[in-house]
Amino acid sequence: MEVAVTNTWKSNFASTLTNIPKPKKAAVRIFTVRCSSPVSSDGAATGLAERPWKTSDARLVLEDGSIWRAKSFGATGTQVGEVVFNTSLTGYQEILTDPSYAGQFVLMTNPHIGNTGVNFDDEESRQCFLAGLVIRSLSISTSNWRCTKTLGDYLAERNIMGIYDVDTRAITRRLRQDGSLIGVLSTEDSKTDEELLQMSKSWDIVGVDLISDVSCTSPYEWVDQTNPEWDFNSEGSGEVYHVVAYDFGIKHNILRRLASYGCKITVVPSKWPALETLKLKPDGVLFSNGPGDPSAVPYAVQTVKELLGKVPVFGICMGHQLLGQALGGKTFKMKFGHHGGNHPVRNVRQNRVEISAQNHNYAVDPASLPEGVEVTYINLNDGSCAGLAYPALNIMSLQYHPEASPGPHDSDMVFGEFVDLMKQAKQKA
Ligand SMILES: NC(=O)CC[C@H](N)C(=O)O
Repeated sequence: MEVAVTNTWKSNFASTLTNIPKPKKAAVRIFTVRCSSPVSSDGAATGLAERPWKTSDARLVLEDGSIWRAKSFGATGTQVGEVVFNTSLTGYQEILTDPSYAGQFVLMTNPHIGNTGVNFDDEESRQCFLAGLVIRSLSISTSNWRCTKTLGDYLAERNIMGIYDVDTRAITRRLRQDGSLIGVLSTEDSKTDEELLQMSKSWDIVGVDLISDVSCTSPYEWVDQTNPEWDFNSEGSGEVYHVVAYDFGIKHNILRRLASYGCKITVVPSKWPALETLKLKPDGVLFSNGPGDPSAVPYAVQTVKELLGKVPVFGICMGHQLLGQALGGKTFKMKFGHHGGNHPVRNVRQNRVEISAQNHNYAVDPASLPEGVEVTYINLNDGSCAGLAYPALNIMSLQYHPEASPGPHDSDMVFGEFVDLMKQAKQKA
């Protein structure tokens, strides 16, 4: 089979690379011509000048047969995953440590990444679960008062592959047109393009339980609140409400926000039985975000079902999708999902627009939900369901990330609404 080769080099980015001479204008022109020619891989047939540096040492091979040559940083090896693009301008460390990205390559559409390095405070989980990072330009300098390490060193230590000097705009346009694609990232010369293509074609993210790999294995208490210096919203309710949080791949900032709103939190693993949760006598249960296909985790849907109506519940992202299924609704895979910190949503109850942080490839089909379930938020980019409520059973959920990290804080007050839901249910009991 014929494999298309995509040249990703753009001469005007040469100045952002380390330890290489800036090409002269004439050399760039020749190089561009040479690279667009399918004639030769070593340049001999064209008779054109050799480049004085190596232009690529990694390949991203997509299932559609396109090959994207790039430079590697972080770990080396070969890795398969689904490629999604994220439109956030900042917050790459939070994105790297969001467990919902397990099984995915995150392509950042913002072209300049790595300039603030990484720090101790911006971790959203205990490790990086994503398949790899795809960026246009890796910052050659790292500067921030909180910085403890460069992005490259951080990824290498965590065994995560990254590539740069790749045309992220072209890949994004392809994903927008054709939908999310499976890809294989490799730094191994011994693997042929055809082998990598076959790998990408024989792997799928649909139907795979990715939650089991990212969830904690035993329950624990969470106490950390948002650093008061950065907290802007929570007043606390005066009373302490006990929340059991199901860890399907939970982001730390969900826990910090709940703690800042005055909750005592017990985090439990994804397979923690509903009965054991009820024994803890919680005032509320949170179903967290998490990676992959909600239809691949029927055990989690069953747990949600067993808790509905017994205790107020709040679902975030994967938790929202599991709630949708537990209520009898259907979830479906979107074309390329929503990943970024700039998604407008309409808060239907308050009739206002909030800018939200999103990261999901699946969505709940609101038409499949039973009577009495309200759509509380709508994504204004595509009209998809961004939040649900079922007041009769004290259920609320959001398809997106009110805890931000990274992203805007417009929807932060939903943590207060969850506290109110617990308060009202307690008063009625
Ligand atoms: N952030 C999340 O919880 C993601 C939910 C789910 N994995 C999806 O992609 O739709």
